[in-house]
Amino acid sequence: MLENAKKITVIGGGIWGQTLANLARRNHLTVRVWSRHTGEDLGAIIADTDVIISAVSIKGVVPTIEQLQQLQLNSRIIIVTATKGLEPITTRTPFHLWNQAFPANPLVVLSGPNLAKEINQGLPAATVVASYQQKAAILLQKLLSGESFRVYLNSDPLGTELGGTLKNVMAIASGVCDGLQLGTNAKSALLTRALPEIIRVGTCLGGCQETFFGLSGLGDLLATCNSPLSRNYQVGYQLALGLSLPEVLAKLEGTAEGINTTEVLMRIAQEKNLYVPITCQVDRLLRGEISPQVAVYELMRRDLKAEFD
Ligand SMILES: NC(=O)C1=CN([C@@H]2O[C@H](COP(=O)(O)OP(=O)(O)OC[C@H]3O[C@@H](n4cnc5c(N)ncnc54)[C@H](OP(=O)(O)O)[C@@H]3O)[C@@H](O)[C@H]2O)C=CC1
Ligand SMILES: O=C(CO)COP(=O)(O)O
Repeated sequence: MLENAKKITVIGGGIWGQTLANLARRNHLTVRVWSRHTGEDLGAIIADTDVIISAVSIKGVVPTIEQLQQLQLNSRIIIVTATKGLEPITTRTPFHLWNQAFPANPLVVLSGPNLAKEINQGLPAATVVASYQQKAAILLQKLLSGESFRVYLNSDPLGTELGGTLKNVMAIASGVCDGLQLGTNAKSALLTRALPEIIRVGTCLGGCQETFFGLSGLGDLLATCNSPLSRNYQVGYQLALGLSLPEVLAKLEGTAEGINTTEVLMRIAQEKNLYVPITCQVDRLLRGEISPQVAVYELMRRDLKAEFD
């Protein structure tokens, strides 16, 4: 099969990069993982590559782009971004940053309810590949789909990316909810109210409303807010147990993007005058300004309103 001849380079040797590499290897593709720590020559690795998958955390996106810019990337190479975060200086999403740096390359966003540890165990999962260049998304769909990994197409890369990014803030709130043992009613209320908050921000930043009801929006919200495997959920959960943020981070394996996303999102919300009550309480909690209990109290005591305002 033609797709099997494709060569893939995964940039980022964290758990998500390794997982995506494993998925491609299961389909007998030639896959190389490049990490800052291996000392390998990135230029040599990408010389004959067909696809670059960036699976670095948000703080790695700009350095990675700058490094690739020095290598004169061939414009036929498809770039896939799998990062879920907002760049702190520009407040832009990875899609914007990659698109600005490599406007001639096909660009695909990969995002969905994808807890890496479950995928590595071979448990069934689904994800979304979204692009304005449909041919590139279709190729990625073929390259990564398998018996236990189902890949859907979408033509809204921004909405797909923002769903995966914004739910990390809600996962922190959800961890608090479970850590404080607030019960099933509270959790249902939180997740249900989280979705319109995500949609308010996500549509303002250019995503399509429909996308947020799909796998990369509601799907990822449910996965991340309900699983102790989520690092963002763990941040909220451990804060609710009384640990300080530095104590939580000292114990955490890997990156919890929601911490940075909350801070960036608050700036965006202030600038664009967006109502983000859950994010606001998560932000105050992460800054150490309030306790988890006060965050809950503040959310409950807000002015009464109509459900669909
Ligand atoms: N884990 C998961 O289940 C999922 C994670 N994601 C997203 O994927 C991204 C990576 O997550 P994950 O692999 O879990 O995170 P990890 O903490 O395991 O790995 C961090 C990754 O970011 C890279 N990185 C960090 N700082 C820099 C830098 N300054 N320059 C270059 N690269 C850097 C690291 O590169 P290096 O290898 O060179 O150290 C490493 O690959 C995040 O945005 C996350 O939200 C998306 C879906 C699922
Ligand atoms: O994005 C994820 C699952 O879809 C991973 O969540 P965490 O980054 O919170 O572990």
